[in-house]
Amino acid sequence: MTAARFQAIGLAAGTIGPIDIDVDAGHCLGLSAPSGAGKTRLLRAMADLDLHEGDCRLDGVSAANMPAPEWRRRVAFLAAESAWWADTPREHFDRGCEKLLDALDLTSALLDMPIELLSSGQRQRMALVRTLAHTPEVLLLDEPTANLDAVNIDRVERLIAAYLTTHRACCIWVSHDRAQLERVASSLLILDAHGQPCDAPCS
Ligand SMILES: Nc1ncnc2c1ncn2[C@@H]1O[C@H](COP(=O)(O)OP(=O)(O)OP(=O)(O)O)[C@@H](O)[C@H]1O
Repeated sequence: MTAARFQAIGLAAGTIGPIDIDVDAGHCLGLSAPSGAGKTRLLRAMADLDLHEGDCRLDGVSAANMPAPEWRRRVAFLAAESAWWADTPREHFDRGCEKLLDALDLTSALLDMPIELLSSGQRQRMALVRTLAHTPEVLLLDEPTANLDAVNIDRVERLIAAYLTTHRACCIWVSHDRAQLERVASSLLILDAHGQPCDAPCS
């Protein structure tokens, strides 16, 4: 079992931010802002995928003091539109993922389908399975249910909640759906259209 506390201190990507966040093990921070405000850029900065200012820490250890591949394995970014390197999902897994597939109502036959034949919702759920199969300590989720119907949204929300509890992991969940963030997150960070934190809820 892992147990992770994630902090971002003075995190900025260009003119977006700076923001400070502190998410304890087992918790989820909801992040909401208008389209184009910079949510994806901030998540990518947290995963150390793009140039940024400020510091991120995992259990007090700065990203600067950890090899980048290790940081990115432990602090996993799930993109809104998943990228795949091989022809089929199965080639992206080095361990069993049946329980995760079951939890998201995906059949194991889908593992051998060409990626481009999966529906957008199947691809989005398969990308989440791929992320969780590597047991990261921090989940950076960029609109993880954007392509899903209500039943599958519920499945994803339940799976993430169970994962956070079981692994004592933490999560930052980006969504435009404020009602969803109220369900899944224990705290909220709202940004304005310029990527600056709002004290009061802003649209
Ligand atoms: N690497 C980059 N360098 C400079 N600007 C960028 C870069 N990537 C994205 N942008 C710009 O930064 C702004 C924020 O983009 P971002 O994708 O983070 O928005 P978002 O809040 O996630 O939006 P949405 O809700 O529509 O997905 C956009 O104007 C985008 O064009």
